[in-house]
Amino acid sequence: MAVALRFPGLARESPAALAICAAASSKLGREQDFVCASARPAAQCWRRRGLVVRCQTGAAAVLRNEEATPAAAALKAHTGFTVVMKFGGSSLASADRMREVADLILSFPEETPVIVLSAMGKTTNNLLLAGEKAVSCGAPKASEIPELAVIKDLHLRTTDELGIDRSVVSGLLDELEQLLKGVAMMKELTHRTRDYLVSFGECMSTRIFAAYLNKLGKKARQYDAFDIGFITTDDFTNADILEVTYPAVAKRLHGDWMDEPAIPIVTGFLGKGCKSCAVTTLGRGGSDLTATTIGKALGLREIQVWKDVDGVLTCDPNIYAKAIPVPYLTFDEAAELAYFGAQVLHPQSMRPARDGDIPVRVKNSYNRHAPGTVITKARDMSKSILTSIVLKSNVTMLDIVSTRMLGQYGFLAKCVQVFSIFEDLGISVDCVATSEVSISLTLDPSKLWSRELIQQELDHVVEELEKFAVVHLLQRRSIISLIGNVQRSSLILEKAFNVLRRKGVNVQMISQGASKVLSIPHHHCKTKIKFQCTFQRVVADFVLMQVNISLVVNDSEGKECVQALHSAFFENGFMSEVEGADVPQNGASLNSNGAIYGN
Ligand SMILES: Nc1ncnc2c1ncn2[C@@H]1O[C@H](COP(=O)(O)OP(=O)(O)O)[C@@H](O)[C@H]1O
Ligand SMILES: N[C@@H](CC(=O)OP(=O)(O)O)C(=O)O
Repeated sequence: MAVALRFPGLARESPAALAICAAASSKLGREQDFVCASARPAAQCWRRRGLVVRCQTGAAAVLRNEEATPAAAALKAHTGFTVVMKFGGSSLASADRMREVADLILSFPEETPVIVLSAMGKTTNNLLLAGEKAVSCGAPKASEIPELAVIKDLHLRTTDELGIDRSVVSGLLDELEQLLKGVAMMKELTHRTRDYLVSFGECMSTRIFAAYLNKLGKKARQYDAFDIGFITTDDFTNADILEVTYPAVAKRLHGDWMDEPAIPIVTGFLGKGCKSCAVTTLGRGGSDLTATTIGKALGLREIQVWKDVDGVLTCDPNIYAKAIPVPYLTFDEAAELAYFGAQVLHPQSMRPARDGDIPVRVKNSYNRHAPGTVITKARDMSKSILTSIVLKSNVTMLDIVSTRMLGQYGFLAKCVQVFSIFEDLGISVDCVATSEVSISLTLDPSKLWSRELIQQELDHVVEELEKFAVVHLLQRRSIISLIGNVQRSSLILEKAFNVLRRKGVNVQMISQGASKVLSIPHHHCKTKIKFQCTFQRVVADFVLMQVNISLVVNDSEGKECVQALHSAFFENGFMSEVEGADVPQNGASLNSNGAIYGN
């Protein structure tokens, strides 16, 4: 029996298309076809979800479960990558870990994976340190930089222990030494050279791992991302991936598989500048972004990021060891967590996954049976209060108070003009709180990779602002971000302030933002599949779901505050205590971008 769905005028990748796609795929049965009128655009989304879509007579399409058609199954057997598995440096710190990761990959024989690897262990940090030392050590001493010795030792020892020929990396190690000598001679390390320098880490780890899989008899092929279509902006050290990347990467990986099947082992973190054609990097932790980009490019079933923790946790385990895994997150929640400083995921990495509507699973390579965290477009928020607490330290805060009287207009406009300086400097503004005569904001010096907020440039900003305002520059501040359910924001605020008051901590600034996410209540899905969809209804299901409440405190207080907040929210039965309580139906008291600020 075929079920008819009609979506006249549906825009490609529109929220409605994605919503219908999610609903349809959840209902899809092997024997059931969905006949769609004017569904050509939606078909693109569906195809990415592993559904076979064939357009009929222009407007109609038939969707079938991929496995249901023998031709599709045969095609999948030949070219159908199913998942991307990304392993970070923490999963690949030694030869033993490489063995473990190979075993892990091979323990999923039903998968046809694309593998993305970061550099081994702390190699990226060591490369950066070596580069910095090379600038001042003088050319004759460049070969003796201790970090170079550590890098050489780790990679050569790993090849020996895995029984692989040293030539897999020895050429690259020589080249690296030459590069450091060059830096020492020039006495400068530009961002462009820095990117080239750190690329050695991923280039070596992937070569070693591919050689090891081949040695085990599992055919693998190494790829440098910058050679297979990862095209980026020329923003060295923090480049953005360009759209051309998706078709280029898909074509290359599929094409090579068709010629000769072999598991692709791709360097994470790296790209090629669109104008410079030089090696670029995607910002620290950028291999996550490489993985999600490949996931979207190939329309995979799932993106897996394998870390050294049991998933995304309720807070950084280095700050508080009692952190516990969060089983489900939305893409927006994960992006928010990452953006506000949770080191576990790259801030931009959720974008391709969200665009392609591909679930991301965060797993532990040291504990492969732990369920991990599943990140999807929507989740049931009805029982959710607080999801996670994030601490970002070493933040600078600017307090700007107008010298004019209340009621004078133009103050904010003038401030905004000055703030364009931040954009030119690439310094991100995280939190803003305003009133008619004052504005407070926080600046993140670490957004620019390994670049400190330059005092001289800040002084210049203050000088400009002092033409019309009294300015206080407050350094060594921390932002504590509480990511939770927007409908519980008052409860979160009440509880958080109780905790901080008891600790005698004065909050210096509060800022709150809420994000919209797609929510498809179950009863809607059923109705919409049964009776023809009107997608206006689906759009109406976009609601404010999560809130980010940011509290600014002194750096010296940050860690203790997070521990106390974690205990209060996650350890003393608070969540289950309030779980049964009614969720306010009015969308909560603070449900859009609102802010108040203190001293
Ligand atoms: N909320 C959080 N949940 C999980 N891990 C976190 C969180 N905040 C910070 N981390 C840190 O992130 C680390 C995992 O990320 P990362 O080191 O980037 O892994 P990989 O190198 O494998 O990609 C953890 O070891 C943990 O110390
Ligand atoms: N090696 C790079 C890229 C990366 O993603 O690493 P990891 O997956 O280990 O965080 C870095 O250290 O930034």
